[in-house]
Amino acid sequence: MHVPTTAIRPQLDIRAQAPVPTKHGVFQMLVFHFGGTTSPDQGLSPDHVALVMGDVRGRSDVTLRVHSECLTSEVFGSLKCDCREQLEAAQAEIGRRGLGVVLYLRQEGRGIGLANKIRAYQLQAFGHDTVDANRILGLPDDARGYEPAAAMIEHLGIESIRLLTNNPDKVDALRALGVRIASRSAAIVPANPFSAPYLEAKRLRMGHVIPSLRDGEGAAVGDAE
Ligand SMILES: Nc1nc2c(ncn2[C@@H]2O[C@H](COP(=O)(O)OP(=O)(O)OP(=O)(O)O)[C@@H](O)[C@H]2O)c(=O)[nH]1
Ligand SMILES: [Zn+2]
Repeated sequence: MHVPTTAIRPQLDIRAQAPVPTKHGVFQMLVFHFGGTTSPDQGLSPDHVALVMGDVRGRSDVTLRVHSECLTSEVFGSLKCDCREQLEAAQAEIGRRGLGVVLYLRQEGRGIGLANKIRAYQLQAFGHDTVDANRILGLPDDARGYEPAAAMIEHLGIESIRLLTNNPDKVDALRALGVRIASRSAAIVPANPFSAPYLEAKRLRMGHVIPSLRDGEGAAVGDAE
């Protein structure tokens, strides 16, 4: 079926939408095109996705995850990071509540793109951490922008969100774009031997609110603020 393109604001278009059944329930999947952005390794702006469960329009405290693409873990099951399990936990929680949103942003490698992320992995294999590997490549620690997320939240008519994240910079960036964040809830994934250095670097070098490995690991998702 052809879905007409709907202009929402100057830069944002919905390209298509359909229900997608998952093991956590049926989500409405909306594909957005956001015309104003480019990523470092792609000339084109990729489409972003909103996975929506329930009637979120006009609602406050909507459980919402702003998730950044991670091909290595989400498709190939890489154990180097926590992305896949965070996504899974967010979908599971939304499924239990029957209401919530995952915004899936096509910002692979914190916005540096897949090839650069794999170059960074090569450096990490020689002992550099996630931040230093980016810097050796002459790339920013974090190249993401959250304008598409803010625009999608506005389009969905959500009043305020309960954001699932451990990243205070993500909270600040979304607030600066006008998103009302009623609360933040942790999205903690237990470490494994391959992800431990990555999680520790996020805690120590990027200010993420995650437990020190010496404190033992937390469970899945819990209220933080
Ligand atoms: N540059 C770089 N990106 C990585 C690396 N490992 C994972 N990523 C990307 O990091 C992004 C996820 O960011 P994270 O820093 O894990 O977490 P976050 O989204 O800032 O914070 P949370 O909301 O708490 O998950 C995804 O786009 C991954 O592809 C790495 O070693 N280097
Ligand atoms: Zn990842």
